[in-house]
Amino acid sequence: MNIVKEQGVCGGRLIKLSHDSTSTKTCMNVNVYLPKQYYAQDSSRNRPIPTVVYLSGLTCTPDNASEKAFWQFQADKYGFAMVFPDTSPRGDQVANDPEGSWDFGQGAGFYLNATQDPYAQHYQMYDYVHTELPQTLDAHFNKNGAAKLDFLDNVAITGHSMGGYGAICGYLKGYAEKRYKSCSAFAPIVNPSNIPWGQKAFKGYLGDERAQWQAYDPCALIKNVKRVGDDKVLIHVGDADPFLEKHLKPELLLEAAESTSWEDHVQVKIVHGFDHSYYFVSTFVPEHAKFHAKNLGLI
Ligand SMILES: N[C@@H](CCC(=O)N[C@@H](CSC=O)C(=O)NCC(=O)O)C(=O)O
Repeated sequence: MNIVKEQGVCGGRLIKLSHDSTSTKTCMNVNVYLPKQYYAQDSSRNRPIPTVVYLSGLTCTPDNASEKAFWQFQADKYGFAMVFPDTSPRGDQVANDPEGSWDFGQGAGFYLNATQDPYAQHYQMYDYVHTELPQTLDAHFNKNGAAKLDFLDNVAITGHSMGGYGAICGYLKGYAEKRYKSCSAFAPIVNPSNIPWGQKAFKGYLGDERAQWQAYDPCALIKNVKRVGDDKVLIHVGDADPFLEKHLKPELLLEAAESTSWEDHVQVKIVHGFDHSYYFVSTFVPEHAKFHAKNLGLI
């Protein structure tokens, strides 16, 4: 991994990194926030700092949330690190949207492993985000002796819009192996098979066969994943979100959860007067941070 830049922010540092990915076969950018606890000379801390992974939405790079979500204050408050991955492979060799739109292709990888040409060669974002990136970060940050940062075991996941979808999908797909301790989402796409953004993406990346889409659709996954203990998924959506009725439709996840072990364990909070922007995301980051801090054993 190459450190591109280090940026002082709040009580810690934002490390901007790039690395060659074996999953996407491209150079990938990622931002990591190390909280103030990472830099404290406190030898009494007896376990590594847990991580919260934030998956961004359509058109984003690792910088959008790093600059506008204000996670860093919360990371310092509770003592977790943040990982902000990119939203797709990028570069001249990477296939893009033939229509030239922003809702598919570069900046819009949907956090899945594409099976269709010409996307399959580079769009392997599921493997990248959930397996390769955490292992690469562990190898980079923990190479000098005892692990100070936990990218592999004590990890939570969250995200916004397409990234909220990616978080819920990754959480449910990795649930049996306890990949993530908790999951939350801001204005997520919840049923990509049945909304225009998702149908375009799934058709392009996974092909026309709708049966193949089920493996990446939270509304299908939730029916087949058995909840354990008191696990909950926390979701906020603004009632002034311009994408609410056409692309987000959070009620579909509640309907899918009915009569499953997740009934009453998917909490959708519709918040009045908020849109889809980072004004909305940053307003509710403190509530999501507290939710994850509890599940990561920090409070
Ligand atoms: N560029 C588009 C707007 C795209 C947009 O709203 N992207 C959202 C995520 S939408 C779902 O995944 C986003 O997070 N944008 C980045 C930001 O910093 O706000 C247009 O021009 O309309």
